[in-house]
Amino acid sequence: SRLPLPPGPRRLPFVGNLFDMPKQYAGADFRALNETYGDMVYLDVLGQPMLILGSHDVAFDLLDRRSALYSDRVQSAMVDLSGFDWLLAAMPYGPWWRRHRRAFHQYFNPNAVVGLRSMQRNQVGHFLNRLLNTPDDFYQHMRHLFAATIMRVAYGIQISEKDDEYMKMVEDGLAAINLLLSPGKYLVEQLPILRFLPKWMPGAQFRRDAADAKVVAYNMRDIPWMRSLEAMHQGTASASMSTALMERMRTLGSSEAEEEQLIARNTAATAYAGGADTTLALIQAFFLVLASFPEVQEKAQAELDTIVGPHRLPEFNDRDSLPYVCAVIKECMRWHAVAPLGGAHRLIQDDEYRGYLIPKGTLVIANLWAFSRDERRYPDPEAFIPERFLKDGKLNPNITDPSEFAFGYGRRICPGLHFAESSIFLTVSSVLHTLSVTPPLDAAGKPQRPKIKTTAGVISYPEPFKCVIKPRASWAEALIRANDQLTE
Ligand code: HEM
Repeated sequence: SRLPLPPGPRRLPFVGNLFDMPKQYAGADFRALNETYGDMVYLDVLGQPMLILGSHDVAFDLLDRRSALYSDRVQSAMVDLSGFDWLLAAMPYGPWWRRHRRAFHQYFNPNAVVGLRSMQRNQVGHFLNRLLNTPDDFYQHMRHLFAATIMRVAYGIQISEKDDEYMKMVEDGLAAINLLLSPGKYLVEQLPILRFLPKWMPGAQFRRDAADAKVVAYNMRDIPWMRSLEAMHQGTASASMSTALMERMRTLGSSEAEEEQLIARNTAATAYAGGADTTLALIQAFFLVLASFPEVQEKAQAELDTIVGPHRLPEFNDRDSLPYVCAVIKECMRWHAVAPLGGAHRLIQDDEYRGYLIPKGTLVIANLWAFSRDERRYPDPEAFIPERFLKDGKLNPNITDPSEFAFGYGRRICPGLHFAESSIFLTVSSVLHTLSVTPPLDAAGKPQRPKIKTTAGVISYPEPFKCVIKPRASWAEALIRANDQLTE
């Protein structure tokens, strides 16, 4: 006999659970469903089965342990209509995806990222200087830091200080991705037939949005790639992901080489699309933490003073001697869920779990935001407490590291995570070591703690806030000035 479907709210004729879909903060709305129905909630949205996972354990069992079944993506009509089919994150599970993933991994695997650290460190040095010179523009400096780092790494392109066309390109691209790919945003995702609506039909706003997005999507994919190819032809290219991928191609026959070139182009653009804003969102949250919880900053600085001292910036190798700084990073990853719902995984065949049937084609959503607020793991979850990861002055291995879920699961786990981890460590430790970040003062001279609010979307950012940034001491200022050569 057939197993029952997992529990969930009652389904209406035709539309199913359309009205149970989140209105704005999907993390909180989905968590409410899990609180009512348990760790697995089954929804049917216009015929699309969905499974909402409410705990890290269940997500790990399905998406990691059964990764061979749960690694497809839903083929959203919106992805094709809007020209984002080159994006590795959106590709269906299969050989084409695997070849892209392999190309990506070749450049961002744990050994390869060691070779990228000096570039990351250079960019961080430059960032500290900009913060010193024009601290009120810190939002722009953060954006520039990650856009510049990833452009350098992916294409060997050095981007300019202000109003850079590449930064604009990635901003527009990510805005389009965020808008178009939020699950449930457009009906067309659930009803592929709608993609044939002519553009002028009422209610076909999505088609106009998609047409606009297509321009953005192709610019993002093609313009930096063409520039880096030009530089290679002229012999002026700096070593980068593009040069490495093109190098690999030389050994292949011509038809294979043509495909490999598409893969190289898509992979570099994917690095650029995936790498700039995710890390940015986390570092914005880190500055928000600094401006909101002064005691965290003081403790971290005391640790850095003892271990690193006034004569140099922190290095990646200092990481193991800086447990408090590491705990601050873990707590940032937990407290601010960069990708609140991760990437939705699609199941490729019927599966059984805990006595339930999970039908083929189900879209499985791991509510990473909810996992980071699971009181069984993290008591008082809205509070920012780095100490929760420490025991006797060392990292406590019994507390789940939020990186175990913040980067997703299984064969689809974030392939940029090693690169992200070094970027985050170098940025956080260098800022803490040299700068003091405080809340702005009001007219009466009282500190105004920023409001703590985050945006909704595929990637979540803190709402814009202000803070005051100054060098910690004169030695820190001198150290920052001495570290401003963009040597690579
Ligand atoms: C704080 C930083 C970051 C976070 C929290 C993050 C998080 C994630 C998550 C949750 C996923 C979905 C995984 C899944 O489906 O289970 C993902 C996928 C992905 N990420 Fe990241 N990411 C970060 C940084 C980066 C960076 C720096 C890059 C590139 C250099 C990158 C490239 C990608 C790519 C290409 C995918 C798609 C993988 C696939 O579908 O096979 N990410 N990331």
